[in-house]
Amino acid sequence: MPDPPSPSLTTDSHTASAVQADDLTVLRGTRTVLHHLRFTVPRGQITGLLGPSGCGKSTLMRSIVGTQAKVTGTLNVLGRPAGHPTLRSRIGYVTQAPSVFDDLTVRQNLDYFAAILDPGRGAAERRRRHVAQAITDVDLTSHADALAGNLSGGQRNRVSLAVALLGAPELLVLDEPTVGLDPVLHRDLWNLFHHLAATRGVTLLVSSHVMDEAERCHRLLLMREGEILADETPDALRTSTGTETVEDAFLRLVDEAAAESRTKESTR
Ligand SMILES: Nc1ncnc2c1ncn2[C@@H]1O[C@H](COP(=O)(O)OP(=O)(O)OP(=O)(O)O)[C@@H](O)[C@H]1O
Repeated sequence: MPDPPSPSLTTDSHTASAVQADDLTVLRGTRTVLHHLRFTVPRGQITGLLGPSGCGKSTLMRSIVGTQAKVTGTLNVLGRPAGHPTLRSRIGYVTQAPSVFDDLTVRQNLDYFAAILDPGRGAAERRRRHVAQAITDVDLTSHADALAGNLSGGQRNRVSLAVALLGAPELLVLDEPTVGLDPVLHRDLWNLFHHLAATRGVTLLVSSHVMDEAERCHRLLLMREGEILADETPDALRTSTGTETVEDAFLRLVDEAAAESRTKESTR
C-alpha cells in the first residue's frame, strides 16, 4: 500500500477552509454552551482558539472532531460533515489529558497506535518510518525507550502529540497543548506547529486561555461565553480595536459586547 496522499492531492483540496461553521449550536445537558457560531478555519495555517476557562473551547474542538453530542447547524470539516467516518484518519486530536499507556515505552506506545492505524505485516516498514518520524517531530528521540509512566507531564503530552501525528493528519486539533511547559519546550512546540503548517500543509487549531499564544498564530478565533467575539488575524484585530496587544483587544471586545447587551436590555 502506498503512503496516504498528501493534503494537496486529496479530492476536496479546492476547499479553502478546513473547517466551516454556520449557525453551530451545542447543548451540554440542557444548557446551550455554543450559540449560533459562524466561522472558518483556513487550510495550512495555525488558528488559535482563545478565550477564558469555560467559554466553550473544548466543546467546539470536540464538535469538530465529531465526539460531541447535541450539535446542530452546519459544521463541515475537510469538505465532509463533522463526524463523518472518512475523517477519522485525516484528523489528529490531542485532548488536555495525555492518553498514553504508562507501562509501555514511548516507542511501544507509538508502535501500538501505528498498528491500529496501518495494520498488517506488509506495512511494518512504513510503520517503523512513521513512528521514527513522529518521535523526531516531538523531540523525544533520547527518551524513545523510556516508560511513558516515568516521563514528565510535558513529555507525556508530547507522546500524545506524536500519536496524533502518526497518520500524517491534514487537520490537527490540539486542546491547550502548551499548558505547564517550560519556556524552551514552549518555543520548540510552537516551532514544530509552524514547521508542520509550512512544510506539510497541515492545518492546526490550537486552543489556549493564555493570550500571549495569540501572537504566534496566523489567525484567531476569540471566544467568550459560547460566542465568537472575533475571527481575524492578530494584526487586523489590533488595528480594528486600536490596541497594542491581543489581550487588550480581547478586553476591548468584551467591554463592547457588555455595553451592547446593556443597551439592548434598556431598550426592551
Ligand atoms: N457535561 C456537562 N454538562 C453541562 N455543562 C457542561 C458539561 N461539560 C462542560 N459543561 C459546560 O460547558 C461550558 C464549556 O466548557 P468547555 O470545557 O468547552 O470550556 P473550555 O473553554 O474548554 O474551558 P477550559 O479552558 O477550562 O478547558 C462550561 O461552562 C462548562 O461548565
